[in-house]
Amino acid sequence: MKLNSTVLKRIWSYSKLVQTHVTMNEMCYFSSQKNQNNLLVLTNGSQFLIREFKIRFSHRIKELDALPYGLNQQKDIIKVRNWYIKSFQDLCDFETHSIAYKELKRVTQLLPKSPEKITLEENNKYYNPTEELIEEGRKNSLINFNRSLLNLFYKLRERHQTTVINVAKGLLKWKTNDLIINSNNIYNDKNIFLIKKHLDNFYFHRIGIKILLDHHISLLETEFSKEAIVNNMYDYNDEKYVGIVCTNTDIPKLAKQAIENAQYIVKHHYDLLETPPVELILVNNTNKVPFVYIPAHLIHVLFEILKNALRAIVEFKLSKEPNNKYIEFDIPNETVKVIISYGKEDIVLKICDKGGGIPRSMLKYITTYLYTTMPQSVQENLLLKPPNNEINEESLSVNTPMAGLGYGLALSTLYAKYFGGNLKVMSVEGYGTDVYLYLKRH
Ligand SMILES: Nc1ncnc2c1ncn2[C@@H]1O[C@H](COP(=O)(O)OP(=O)(O)OP(=O)(O)O)[C@@H](O)[C@H]1O
Repeated sequence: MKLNSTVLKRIWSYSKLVQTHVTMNEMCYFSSQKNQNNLLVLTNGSQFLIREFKIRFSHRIKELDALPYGLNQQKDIIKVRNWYIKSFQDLCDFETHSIAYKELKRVTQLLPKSPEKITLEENNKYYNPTEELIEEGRKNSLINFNRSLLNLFYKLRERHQTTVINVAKGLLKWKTNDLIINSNNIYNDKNIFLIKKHLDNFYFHRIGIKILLDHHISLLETEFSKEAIVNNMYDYNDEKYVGIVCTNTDIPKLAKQAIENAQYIVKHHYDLLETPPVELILVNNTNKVPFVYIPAHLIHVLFEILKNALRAIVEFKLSKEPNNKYIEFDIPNETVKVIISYGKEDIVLKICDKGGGIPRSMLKYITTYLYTTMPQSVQENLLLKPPNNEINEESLSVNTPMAGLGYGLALSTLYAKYFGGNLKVMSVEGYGTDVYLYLKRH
């Protein structure tokens, strides 16, 4: 990718700016607004995001550049870095060339002349409406601006969709090359944990970008479909969702969905007639305070944990009875338990399996992005799959591969931590594994 020095200078200067933290409450601010203000609130959110994404993309570029031990030179990682540069440029171009944006600036006083000059203080709120009502004439400009930004956001989302698989590819190639070629073996404990630190940081912030992008796309889509729906006299009202956030998350319902997905994948992967059963147990279910969360995150994390638990049980059993697809599961001993406890501070989910556990010496590696017990041939095969089969960490499709990259627990931990929760794994070797998922009440 050819880069001119002006773009690089710009990226460099943006990378010195601090990202603005956006809380779940701020993301839900939109819901408390009266209808006539929606468009204005959204427009302010849109303008905030143009600048915020430029800051965040420039940070990601720097982080990928800083990956150690030659990892930053891997072709697939450079590809991901170049996507961020392209997206940064697209946002700059939108500001400079978009007719809809120029028109918005002309008809409103919402923006200072140069958006580059907005200080952090002026811009530290995701939504900060400055006017009560919008005149009809302005309204069209606001709609056009948001519609063209929505198209740009679709483009950005599509471009970055396969980030995880590409970084994983780079990491796997790096690991394989080092093990085969490099005599001083840089693939050692100290370096593994340094790489984990870099990747945790990169992925953690990528989750933040993805949340803001998906949320804003969802808000804009709702706003535009609402217009269409109102015109058709259709009754639109689903107050439980604000963008991608659910203000009253039904955890058992999501857990059931994750169980079904995980069982389906395991059944097909091992070509079984049945899968180990999963029991859902609710305790302390008296705390009725609604739980605000992003359901897609919860379902994905539970799916990853359950997939591991079911896989462990099946493989533990197959190790004793190889090639037996007619295996029957012993209900008292081989049921995975999902216990949900509604605490005051946290909602805690404990997922217990008797799948033989993980050796103590290996536990420290399970979230390093470099540990999996799937054979290397499976991993390489995964990476060769065509794009429509690619692993998307948010995808819940039954085409999702069984396992192989060693990313499931590492990314799930980051998802849990993103909103103040956590994920911990405890294991009894030769017996089974307990995973604790903590979800912080906000
Ligand atoms: N419940 C469990 N019982 C036994 N081993 C487990 C369990 N959970 C995780 N592991 C071990 O930890 C490894 C890493 O798990 P992780 O979910 O991060 O990646 P993966 O399942 O190998 O691949 P993927 O990235 O596709 O999820 C697994 O390969 C497995 O060896």
